[in-house]
Amino acid sequence: MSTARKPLFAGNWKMNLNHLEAIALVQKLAFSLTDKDFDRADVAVLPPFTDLRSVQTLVDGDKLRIVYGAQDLSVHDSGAYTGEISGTMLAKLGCTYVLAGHSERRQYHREDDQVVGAKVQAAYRHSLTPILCVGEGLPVRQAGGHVAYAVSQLDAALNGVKTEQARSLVLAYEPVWAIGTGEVATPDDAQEVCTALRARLAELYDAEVAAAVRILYGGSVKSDNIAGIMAQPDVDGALVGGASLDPADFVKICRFGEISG
Ligand SMILES: O=C[C@H](O)COP(=O)(O)O
Repeated sequence: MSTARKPLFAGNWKMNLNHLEAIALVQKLAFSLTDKDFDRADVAVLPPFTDLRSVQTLVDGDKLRIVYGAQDLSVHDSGAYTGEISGTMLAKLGCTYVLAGHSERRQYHREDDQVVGAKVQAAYRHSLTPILCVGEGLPVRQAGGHVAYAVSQLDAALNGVKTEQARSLVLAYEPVWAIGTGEVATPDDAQEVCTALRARLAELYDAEVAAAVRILYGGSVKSDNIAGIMAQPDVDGALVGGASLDPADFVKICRFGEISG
């Protein structure tokens, strides 16, 4: 973690929790997290689409410092696209963030780099901050091609993204072999790729963008492994799946693994 960038912990709930369960979880987070915690790190939840209005009502009504976002968006802004959700709608629901390029979307919905790039553009069109996910599968890691692979995904997704847009970008390095497996990357593994991604940002844009962009790590993050990951200079937080459904563990993660706030 660098003191120049405020850490961000984003809980990707994936396809879990209905809107009533969402209210309960956000209330538990709000009850536990203090102003000191929020001064130290940004905390976001990424619920299923069906929960967003309920989360918005709670966050706005109780003036919570928790922010939220969506797990996906359409490349289109409106029209005959059955089942899709546009960035316009997400912005109206008060979303701050939206994921683009999550490996589960790339795998199950065949989202290639061109689609991911179009979703990044759609996010910016609607003043949403994209959390761009990159990361290799196990065969690529075993062959030693993981850094080049993540950088190539970054290059493809940022094609056409302007400097002033890139400044607000969030990246998430999520090695696919670590997602949902309990096989968390070592802090050195995370640092190796995150520093390479930051160096590429400096080449694509400039040193200011590279210094500003927050790069998260995701893949089996838990409260007992976050401290070592956050000790890495180019890791600025975490994109948390399973552990974000456990409010007590997610609170500990937001505190970098410390027990008390
Ligand atoms: O978006 C979150 C990542 O897919 C990590 O999920 P996980 O923490 O359950 O491994």
